[in-house]
Amino acid sequence: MSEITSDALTNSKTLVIKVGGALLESAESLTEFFSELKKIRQQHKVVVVHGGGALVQQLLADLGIKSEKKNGLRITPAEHIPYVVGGLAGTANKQMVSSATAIGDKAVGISLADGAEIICTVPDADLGCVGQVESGKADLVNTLLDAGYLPVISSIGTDANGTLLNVNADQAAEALAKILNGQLILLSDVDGILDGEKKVISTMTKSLAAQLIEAQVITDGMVVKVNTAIETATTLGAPIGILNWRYPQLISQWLADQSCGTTVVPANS
Ligand SMILES: Nc1ncnc2c1ncn2[C@@H]1O[C@H](COP(=O)(O)OP(=O)(O)O)[C@@H](O)[C@H]1O
Ligand SMILES: CC(=O)N[C@@H](CCC(=O)OP(=O)(O)O)C(=O)O
Repeated sequence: MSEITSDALTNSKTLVIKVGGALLESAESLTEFFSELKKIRQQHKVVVVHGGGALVQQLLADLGIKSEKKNGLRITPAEHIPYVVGGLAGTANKQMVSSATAIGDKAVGISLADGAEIICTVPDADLGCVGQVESGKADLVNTLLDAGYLPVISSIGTDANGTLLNVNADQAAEALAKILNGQLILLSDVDGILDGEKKVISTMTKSLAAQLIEAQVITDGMVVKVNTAIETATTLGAPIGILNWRYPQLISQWLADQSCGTTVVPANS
């Protein structure tokens, strides 16, 4: 592992790593990912937030249910919630935990709804049971970290009335990074944000993101990812890395010198 020297980690910030659900499709990649995290965890506190959009899509399709997205967010009618919760907080979460266990680490799988700490609201009724994190604290996550566990968190949340909500996993990770005042890295199935010629853009600013979204170079899930990353980088006053989960060793490289993937910088930098 390369030496981690960034300010972000030398001042002991918790590292929040979000992984896209496509990682779940490869047992080998899961093993490599958790093996790398086990090394990083010798020096630093790490929290994993995971998606599972592809798994949910497949599950709903297998059940003959059509599922659509609006602006990168899954429209989630109440009758889809049992399957979405089962897929994300169930299968995806437990697959991640068992992969960490298999390489000898100690992971605990929870969701945004655990510990009565994070309350979500519904930002857009047209999306159905889709939540956004309003506010929260992270006593449970910090308790697990202090006891040496690796929290693995699915993006299923609850509102104040106990209604289960489907939260986009990038937004869930960004909310947790803010609550923990942590360092955020988003791992996706691409090497970073790509330009019109499919080359990785090393530094992403608010104005460049707006231009590329307008030009439809950035589309689909990447729109949500980049917009929330810019907002979070600005709130945290720290850059956010977007890297490929196929190369988990890049996590340490990015932390050391930000020489790989895309670095999303705060809006005012
Ligand atoms: N300019 C872009 N650069 C990289 N990926 C992009 C871009 N525009 C759209 N995408 C899409 O965004 C996807 C990543 O977002 P998302 O599907 O939410 O992934 P994840 O599940 O890894 O969070 C990529 O697989 C790609 O298809
Ligand atoms: C509201 C919303 O869009 N929820 C997402 C949650 C999972 C997710 O974000 O997964 P990835 O990170 O793998 O894309 C969904 O149902 O697909």
